[in-house]
Amino acid sequence: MEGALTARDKVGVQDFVLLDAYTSESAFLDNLRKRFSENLIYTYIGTLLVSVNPYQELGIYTVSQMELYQGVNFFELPPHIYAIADNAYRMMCSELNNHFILISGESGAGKTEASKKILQYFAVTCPMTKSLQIARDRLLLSNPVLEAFGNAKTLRNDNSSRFGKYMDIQFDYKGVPVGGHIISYLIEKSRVVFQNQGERNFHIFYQLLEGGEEELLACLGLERDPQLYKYLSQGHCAKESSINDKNDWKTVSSAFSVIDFTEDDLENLFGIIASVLHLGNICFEENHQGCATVPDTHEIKWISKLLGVHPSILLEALTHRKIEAKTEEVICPLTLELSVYARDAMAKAVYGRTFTWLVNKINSSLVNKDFTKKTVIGLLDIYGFEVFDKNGFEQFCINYCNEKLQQLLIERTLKAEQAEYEMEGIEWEPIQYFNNKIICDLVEERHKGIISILDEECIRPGPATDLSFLEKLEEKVGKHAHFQTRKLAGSKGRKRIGWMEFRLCHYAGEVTYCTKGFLEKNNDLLYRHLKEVLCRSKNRILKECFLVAELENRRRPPTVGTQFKNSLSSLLEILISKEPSYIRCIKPNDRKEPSKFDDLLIRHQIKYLGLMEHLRVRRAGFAYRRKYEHFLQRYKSLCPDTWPHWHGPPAEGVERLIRYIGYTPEEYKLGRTKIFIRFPRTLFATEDAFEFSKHQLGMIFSVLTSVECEMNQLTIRLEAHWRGALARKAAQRRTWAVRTVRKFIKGFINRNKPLCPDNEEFIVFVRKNYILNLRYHVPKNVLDKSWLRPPGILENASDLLRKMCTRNLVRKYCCGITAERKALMQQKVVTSELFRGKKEGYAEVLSQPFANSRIGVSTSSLSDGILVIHVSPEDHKQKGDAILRCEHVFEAVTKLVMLLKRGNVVNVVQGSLQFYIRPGKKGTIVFDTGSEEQVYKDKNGQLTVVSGCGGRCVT
Ligand SMILES: Nc1ncnc2c1ncn2[C@@H]1O[C@H](COP(=O)(O)OP(=O)(O)OP(=O)(O)O)[C@@H](O)[C@H]1O
Repeated sequence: MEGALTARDKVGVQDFVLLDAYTSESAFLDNLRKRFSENLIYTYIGTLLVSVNPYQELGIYTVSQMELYQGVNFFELPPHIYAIADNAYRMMCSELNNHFILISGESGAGKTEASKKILQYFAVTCPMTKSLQIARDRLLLSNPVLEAFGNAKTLRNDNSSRFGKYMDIQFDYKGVPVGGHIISYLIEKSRVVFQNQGERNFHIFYQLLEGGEEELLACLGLERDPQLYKYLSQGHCAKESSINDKNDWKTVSSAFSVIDFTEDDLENLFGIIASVLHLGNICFEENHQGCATVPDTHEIKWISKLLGVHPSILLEALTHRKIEAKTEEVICPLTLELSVYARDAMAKAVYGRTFTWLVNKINSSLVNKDFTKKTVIGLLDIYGFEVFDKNGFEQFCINYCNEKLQQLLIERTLKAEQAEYEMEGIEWEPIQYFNNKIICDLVEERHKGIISILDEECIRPGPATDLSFLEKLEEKVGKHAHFQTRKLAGSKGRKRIGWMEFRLCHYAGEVTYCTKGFLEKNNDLLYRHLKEVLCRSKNRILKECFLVAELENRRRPPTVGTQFKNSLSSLLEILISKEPSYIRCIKPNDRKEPSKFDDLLIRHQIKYLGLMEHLRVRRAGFAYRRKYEHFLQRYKSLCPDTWPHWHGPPAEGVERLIRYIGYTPEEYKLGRTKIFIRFPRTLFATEDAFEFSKHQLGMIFSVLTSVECEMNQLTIRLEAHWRGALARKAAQRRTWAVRTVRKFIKGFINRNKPLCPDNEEFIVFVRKNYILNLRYHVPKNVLDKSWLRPPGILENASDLLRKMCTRNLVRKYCCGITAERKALMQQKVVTSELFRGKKEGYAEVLSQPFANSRIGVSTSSLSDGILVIHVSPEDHKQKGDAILRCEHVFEAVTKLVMLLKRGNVVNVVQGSLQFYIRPGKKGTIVFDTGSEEQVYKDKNGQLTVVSGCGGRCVT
């Protein structure tokens, strides 16, 4: 939007929220006109796109245009349908949520074209794989088939969709379109049997006659001239210059093969289409009893052949009616009028259900068999509000649908606005708007609404008529503020409402509906007799459309009104769970002329499309809002603090900027991530200032540019040299790399051969690599038995290395042993020699080091022969120290010491010594001299050793 803010005077504003007089319908219209006259057919209201049908090719749907809008910020480029499509697609991809684009407008406003443009946009810009091209083609080609069966020429549009369409395009997690699903709404079946002057039946009938091969037509019993068929000639325009049925037939025929229609499907399908034409040509006559007869059964025979039913049964069903009495069935003849009714009802039912079958068939070809989670973008191309001179049951349903969609739009827009304010931390200012729930309730409320009253009137016993329905309405909803009839209106309004009419005050304005035909259309009755015929048809499609179970079900099928209400409520459920985008299409004139802008007609549509209401809701708070980054990026040149670069947070930059350019507090609010500007004039003033500064900057730049030019020349030359040198170096490196890789591969192949030029380098490399690797994997101690596995050619070398390594480790180990440990080990050797294999407990002792301190010897300094051998007092298993008497005490002690290899184990005591009687209990030996040697224990148990002069010891 910013891109063209300055052109606003000439081409109007790109977003209606920037209109100062946003409540004025005239200002709205002026803006639309200004833009339309410049061939600018798109304008936003916030994120809603208003599109005016140009009725000419504008060259704005090229591939380069598509590329232009791809991934670009919504407001950076002029409004376009591609921006809406791209925005929905990007959001879907980034947030992995579902979206829908609601396209509405009156007949001929460009809805179908808009949905095709969106489909094409996705087909061209979305990532695509070869295998998924089929899915894309099917999505695209389902359109001509659906249009052939569901579109027709009307006074308002040569290719008018006579059904509502919702199409889901499914995308996988990469954003590739992988499948789709279509739901159709309320096909206009009445067109099959009747067309207004200047209108046609559904395209497929004319396409078949015009394009179908001679053989095919002969098989179907058809002539090429559409004038020969009553169902095709009532509008007197079977041939229409703007429509090329022959070419369209070719497109549809080739589309059939892409969307998986078999020969058999087509045979059955065209059998049905031809049967409808034959049905229309059945003429009835009245016999003397006033009953209908068919004088010429030529058509009956063809229908029987094509639908696989018995001719006499069909004939009877068209001229008779089965009435079920309590115990039996009675067959009554029909009047001529009722036979015509039965025939038309059959044609409508057959076509209507075949259309549903067709949609299902297309869906089965669009279905994506991979059941991983998909995200979708739904396209809803639905009839807009309709107000004609005479409005009937169809307009009632269509306008009810629009009423529901309007409710959704307003609720969602309000909610979105409120959510944005909340998220941005800006105070919410309540918006006054018209809540049309009251009208929706008037139509759909259970037991009380118009549809319920109509249903009641359809099923109640007794003579119910359209008039009695109107009376019921007056009785039940007569007091409703949005309902009026001639009887209820005051003297003023009375004139404008007919006796058979009621008026609803819709959100978009008043519409008067004529109740004529309401009951019949709501009932959509197909006589049971005819239903039976169709249920027994051999035509495979009809078999699927008319199930025998239906005959067995005695319950009345839901009426058309109720079916429509239910399908609308499921549509709304589908939509509510998705993120919305809206496109409102406007028809500029009734004559399908380019460049003609009919003020009155457009004014009506602005009203009916609810555009003013939408604008009011969007503009209630602030006209403009942008992320700080974007706002700053655009206008930073207006403030010296933010130009050329602002290094702080963008919000602060914007604050500094707007303070500098003088925004007053009522003009703006600062949210968490966005600036909100209340009035368009504030934004325009900023934009003007921006344009001025751009101009000035331009002049400075032009001076700088000439200096810069020379610099640039030099830089370019330098860069060229530098790039050349780099390229040469890179090429050399590449050649070297290729050669090395080749040698390596050759070496690998010949690795097991004896050393030769082919494997020499490879083996050197492998050897080096192994040795280098081995560094990190040598065993750390003598017990570590691990060894890095060598390549085949290095096995011998590896063995030698391993031995060297082990020897080295053993040597290192031996050098590290202390003398003490060595002695201990020697003791163990001796123990081993003595006890190994001879004495139990040897193995346990082996692992425990012998303690040096465990054994000690004590003797006295006197001449006695007493010798005490101390054993460890901590060992509770020991009995205590040993006291020995020995004649050769010197010899014994010396030998003991030598055996223990420890000199410090002998303790020569004077006077007394202590010993352990048992662990924990000590005793004392007292040594003394005396005349006579003796050893004795006194009363206390103390041992005394007396040594005589001769030094002899006694125990
Ligand atoms: N963007 C466009 N550019 C050029 N021509 C367009 C464009 N949109 C619509 N038209 C023209 O207007 C005609 C009617 O458009 P379209 O069939 O899309 O209307 P519609 O709203 O779908 O009508 P209906 O409700 O009757 O189906 C198209 O056949 C085409 O000639």
